[in-house]
Amino acid sequence: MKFRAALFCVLLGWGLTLLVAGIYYLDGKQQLRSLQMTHLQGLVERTATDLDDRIRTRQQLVIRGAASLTLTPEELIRDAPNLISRFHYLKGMFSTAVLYDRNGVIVADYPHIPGRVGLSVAERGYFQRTRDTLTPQISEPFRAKTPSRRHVVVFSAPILTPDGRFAGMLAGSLELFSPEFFGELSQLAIGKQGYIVLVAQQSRRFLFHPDPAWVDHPIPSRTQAPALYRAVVENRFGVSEGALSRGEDGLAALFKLQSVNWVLGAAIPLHEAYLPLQRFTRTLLWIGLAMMLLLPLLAWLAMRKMLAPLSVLQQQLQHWQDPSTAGALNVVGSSELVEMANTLNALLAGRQAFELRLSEREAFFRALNDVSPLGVLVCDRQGEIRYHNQVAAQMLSVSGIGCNWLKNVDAAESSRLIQLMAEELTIGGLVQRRSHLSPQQGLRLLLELRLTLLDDAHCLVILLDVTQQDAEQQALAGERERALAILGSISDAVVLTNQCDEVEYLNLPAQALLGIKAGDPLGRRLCNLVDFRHPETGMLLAAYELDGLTAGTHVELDMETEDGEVRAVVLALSSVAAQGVMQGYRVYVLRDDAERRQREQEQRYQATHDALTGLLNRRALQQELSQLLEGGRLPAVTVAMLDLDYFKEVNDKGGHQAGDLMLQAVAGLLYEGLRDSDSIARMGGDEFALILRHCDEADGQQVLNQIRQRIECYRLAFAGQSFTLSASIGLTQIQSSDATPEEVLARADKACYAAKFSGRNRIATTQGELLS
Ligand SMILES: Nc1nc2c(ncn2[C@@H]2O[C@H](COP(=O)(O)OP(=O)(O)OP(=O)(O)O)[C@@H](O)[C@H]2O)c(=O)[nH]1
Repeated sequence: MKFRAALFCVLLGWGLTLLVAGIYYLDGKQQLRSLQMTHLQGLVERTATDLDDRIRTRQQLVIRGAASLTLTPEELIRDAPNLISRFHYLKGMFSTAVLYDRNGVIVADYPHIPGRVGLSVAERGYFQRTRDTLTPQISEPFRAKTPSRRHVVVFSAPILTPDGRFAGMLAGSLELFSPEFFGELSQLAIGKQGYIVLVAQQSRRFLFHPDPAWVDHPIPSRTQAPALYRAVVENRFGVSEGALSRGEDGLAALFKLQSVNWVLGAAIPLHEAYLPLQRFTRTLLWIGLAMMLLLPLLAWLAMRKMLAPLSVLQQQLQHWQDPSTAGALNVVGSSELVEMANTLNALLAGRQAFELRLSEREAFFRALNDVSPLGVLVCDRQGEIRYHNQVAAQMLSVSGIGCNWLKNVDAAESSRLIQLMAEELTIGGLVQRRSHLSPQQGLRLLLELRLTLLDDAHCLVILLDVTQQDAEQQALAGERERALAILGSISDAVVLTNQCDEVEYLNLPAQALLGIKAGDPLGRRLCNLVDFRHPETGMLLAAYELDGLTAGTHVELDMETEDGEVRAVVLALSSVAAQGVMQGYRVYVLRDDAERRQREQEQRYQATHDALTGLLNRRALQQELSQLLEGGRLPAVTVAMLDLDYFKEVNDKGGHQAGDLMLQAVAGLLYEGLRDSDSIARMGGDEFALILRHCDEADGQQVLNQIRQRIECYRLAFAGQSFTLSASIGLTQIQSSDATPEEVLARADKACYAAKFSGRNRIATTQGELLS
């Protein structure tokens, strides 16, 4: 750690040193370049200004001298020797003063050089331009025709005639490298290797160059010295970096003289220009080298000092590899490490607490597994056991860790389980299966297996011996089959419902009785399969009423099936079990009650009706009278007794059968003559009793008299004979004082007797009135 940190610091320091040095180098180089360019430019501009001054001064001298002469060409030729003496002063500025005639022939010179007078310069450009333009000229440098053959420059001015024509020319020639003119250029120092050049634009030749060989030499091509070429040929001046005239790279400043088409340039090679930078760089390198050498030592010492608390922490942490020796960390000297140590201490405390809980839980689970009736094992995906409890070992007959429990499972089931654990089972997924173990000592155990993945490589298997349970279930299933067979064989309808009153079973008679045509009735509530109604009221039996029936109940109900058919049933209810899984289950036994109820109705009818005539019998009439009397205050009710007259004769003449027919006919006449609200009863033999409701005695007399007349008019034809008869009627109105039916009937009977006694075929009241 220390080494790595120190190495990192060293590398970082080196990198930073190199980066800073590089930035300083590049920046210094740029600034130095800019400084050198500024220096070159200033030097060139100052020198050009100085040269311009010198040239203008000399040119002005020549111009003024020429302007002081106005004469004819002949006078010039004639007076030339004298005239030249007037221009001795030019000797201060020029090396020679010369007078030319109008043809360019030298006519006088100063200082006089033998052989020069008589020479012609008619072919020189400066003469021709002076003559043709009548303006002063400065020639290109050329080699003089004198024996010295030195490079000279001529400043010329035209001498005019009085009428302004060209009479001749005054010129001052100057040696190019005379100390007065360009001699100072060679004195200008630009470092050790920098130099000044002067180039004539017209001839593109060097006028001045520190190397004499280059003087009067054409300038290099564009590719060789691009900056110089651009300035001379294209008039593009300024400071630039590139190839110089001698081929080396350098900085160059080029400037055009104003008085003449000459280009002045200053150049300095790059290695000369950047010489200060090289010295600086060398110093920088030494400093950097020293730093790079010192840096590892300093970094190592610094890291050692800084990371001392970390070393302490590292030593203390080595004890943490063994949880039993792990102690609290104690570090000083670094707030970050102290904070980290505190955090680790908290983690250690948490880990110890967690391990304690884990060990407690492991002990708990091991104890639980040991006492559990369930077999528990952990195996890999091929079935090799990693852990098992005792129950699992007994169930599977395995000897210990490392065994493969699947060897004791049926072969086909074993391969299926391997496939399950190896391929299909996923973490979080649970598979439940029943598997037979291979027979051992005649026993063939059936286990219920629950498999789940603990991690990618291990499965948890829970085993439950369900051999006994399976046998019991099979026995139970047999029991159920038998019970269902029994239930199916009885004629009563049996319906079994669960705690939610949903049908779980119904036998065939129940399906027939409930009229289930389509759909599965199982799972539906009984009250939704059919409607139960109270037989007397026809009111629907609500679901809660059905639920409220208690075991042992027998109740008569009308049952309306889905297709609208109403059946009379007797519902018997019993509960299956008071507790256990079948608690709340109910057995409904439904029996068709139509016949019994019909029979009972007939018995009730027979008890209250006369079998021969269908009228009420005596007892029924007495009951009706009792009910009337019990009802308290009554509207007018008339009670009458009717006895046929000499009925015995009908029996005697026509036989008993004729008598019965006559009795039935009289019953019909009575039925027709009375209202529905009235009651008619045969009291016995040929005696009838009538109750006329809402009918007082007077009205009763009228109604009964009509009945009497109808009976009187009636003829019964039977067996070739015709039978007639009459009736005696006694009537009475129920009084508020009447207490019993017998009391009322006795009074009516008494009136009937009176009617019969007074001659028959008449009506008598209790007041003794007679109507016939
Ligand atoms: N055919 C027939 N005769 C019956 C029946 N019950 C009673 N009788 C007969 O009805 C006759 C009743 O006769 P009585 O009440 O004695 O007298 P009666 O002949 O009507 O003469 P009066 O009542 O005095 O006018 C008897 O001869 C009975 O045998 C019956 O159910 N059918």
